[in-house]
Amino acid sequence: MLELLDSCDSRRFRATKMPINPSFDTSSFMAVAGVATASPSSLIYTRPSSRSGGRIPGNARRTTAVVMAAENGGWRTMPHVLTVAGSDSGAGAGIQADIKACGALGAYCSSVITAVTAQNTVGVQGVHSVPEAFVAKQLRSVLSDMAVDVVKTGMLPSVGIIKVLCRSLQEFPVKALVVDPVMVSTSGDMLAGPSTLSGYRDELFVMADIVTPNLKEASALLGGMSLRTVSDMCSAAKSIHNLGPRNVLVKGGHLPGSSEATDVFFDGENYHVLHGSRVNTRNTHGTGCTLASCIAAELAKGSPMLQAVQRAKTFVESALDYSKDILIGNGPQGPLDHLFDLNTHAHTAGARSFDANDLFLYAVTDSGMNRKWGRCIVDAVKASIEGGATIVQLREKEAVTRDFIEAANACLEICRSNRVPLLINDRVDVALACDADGVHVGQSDMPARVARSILGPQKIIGVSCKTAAQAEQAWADGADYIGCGGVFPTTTKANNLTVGLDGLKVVCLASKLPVVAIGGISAANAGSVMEISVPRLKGVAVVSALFNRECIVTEARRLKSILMDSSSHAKLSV
Ligand SMILES: Cc1ncc(COP(=O)(O)OP(=O)(O)O)c(N)n1
Ligand SMILES: Cc1nc(C(=O)O)sc1CCOP(=O)(O)O
Ligand SMILES: [Mg+2]
Repeated sequence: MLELLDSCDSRRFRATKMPINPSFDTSSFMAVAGVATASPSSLIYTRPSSRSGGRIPGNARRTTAVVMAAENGGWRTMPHVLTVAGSDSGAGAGIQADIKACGALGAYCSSVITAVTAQNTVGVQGVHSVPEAFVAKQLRSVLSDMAVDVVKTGMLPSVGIIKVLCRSLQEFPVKALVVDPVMVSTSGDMLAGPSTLSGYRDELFVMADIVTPNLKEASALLGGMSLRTVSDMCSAAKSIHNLGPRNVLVKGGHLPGSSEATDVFFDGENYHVLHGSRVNTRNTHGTGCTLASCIAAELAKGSPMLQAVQRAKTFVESALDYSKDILIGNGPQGPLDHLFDLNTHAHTAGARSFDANDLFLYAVTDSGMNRKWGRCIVDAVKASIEGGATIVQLREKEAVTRDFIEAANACLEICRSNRVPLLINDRVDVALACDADGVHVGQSDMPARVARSILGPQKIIGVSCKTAAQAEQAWADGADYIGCGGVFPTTTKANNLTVGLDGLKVVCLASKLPVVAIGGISAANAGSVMEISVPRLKGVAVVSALFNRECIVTEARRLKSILMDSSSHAKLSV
């Protein structure tokens, strides 16, 4: 039964569901999910009375709210973040930033509003707190109905509201709690009274998985401690960690004299100093809310904490960068561009997020070999895909930029129509120019962290690694996979160090990212590679075994069948 609300049309709830396929039959979806149309502009929400036709699997609570109907009558759930924060009428920060940031990273974001602010690019003109009882009511509405993965907090204007939130979280536990201890807006206006400090310190921090203060907030939480250096930030992170949260991120965006955006992450044992570029833009309003929301979205998607923080930092850097030429409002601080990825067509047809299983048979082209066999690159790529290649990398060491882009555009057409991702070796500029699916970079190429900030979160980034330390760095830099080699000696890449099957094993065991093996791999030894049977090893990358052969299709088929046989023997974790 629906609970009546105090002062509004309480019986009308809009259902938070949508078909993902434009051709999906909305009326049958609503019937299955228990939604009846009341009027053209509103829906009366009722719970589904039965799992009609077995089409609503799993937890009925989840099916009613955040589950979306997928093609073929199936269902998919979405990572779900609940933001408990204030509304920003200018939409740069607060609830509005949180919803945009989570949406951009593929998480559903529900919202409990703690305060309504009158705010713009000049500053905060007024704050109207929502009564505690009504915050409690909103929390119950969301948490009792929807399967929330992560709660993220922003502006909590009173200690009473903090207590209400803690009680709700005790009643409805979630997987993770991200606390952004918002006290002062970017314009310098106070957003929470001094009593909230004790609320954070005594009630909320002990429940938090991560707390993300900026320098001013960290200082306020620690009784005015002066924070001027990275070493001060480490001490602050430790002191805040002593207040109860499992992890602390002290954001040094405003560190005096720093030309970088350096943050300190402390997990109770280790400090990680996270470097980022400082983006020169007026549009920084909402940076803190966005960062915390991105961390929450990544946690909801299943990322481990430090990786969530790294990805969030990368996203914020890109959003700041893309905002540089945007003019909204007349004040000193405009909003960042959360939706840059939509605007830069990263979601246009063919763009895709990374699937580690695509590394299974990885074809890497070579212009010298194509010349030798009298083939153009497009025919070579086409043949490798026909034979079963699951991902293609254009490794054109000699091509001039213009020819490289032209070849990449032609190969992209083939790859897109076969749903095979196409990556570019070394050249981030070429990848950008043709909107390829990503890049592969080595230890002396552009650092993956920089490539990620240029390409954004959706593109695939692979990094060559020969050691466990390089694999760790690739992960921290936001890469998607690593290429490990040379597994065997090769003549394709000059002066390449051979790490052997043992070296491959060490890297795979240390890596948090999926791994593709490379170097001297052919039909004669591919089986022995897959049979080392270590987690994370997802496939082999080959150059000469495909492109230095008379028939690429035949060789690709042969390799694929060997890989399939050996990986089923080795029971690869997929
Ligand atoms: C899948 C894959 N793994 C490793 C490499 C090698 O990259 P790098 O070390 O940058 O060397 P070059 O290929 O640029 O010579 C790769 N290309 N692909
Ligand atoms: C491009 C490349 N990278 C390597 C690495 O060890 O990182 S080995 C290599 C060449 C692989 O060519 P082939 O399959 O012909 O041996
Ligand atoms: Mg390279």
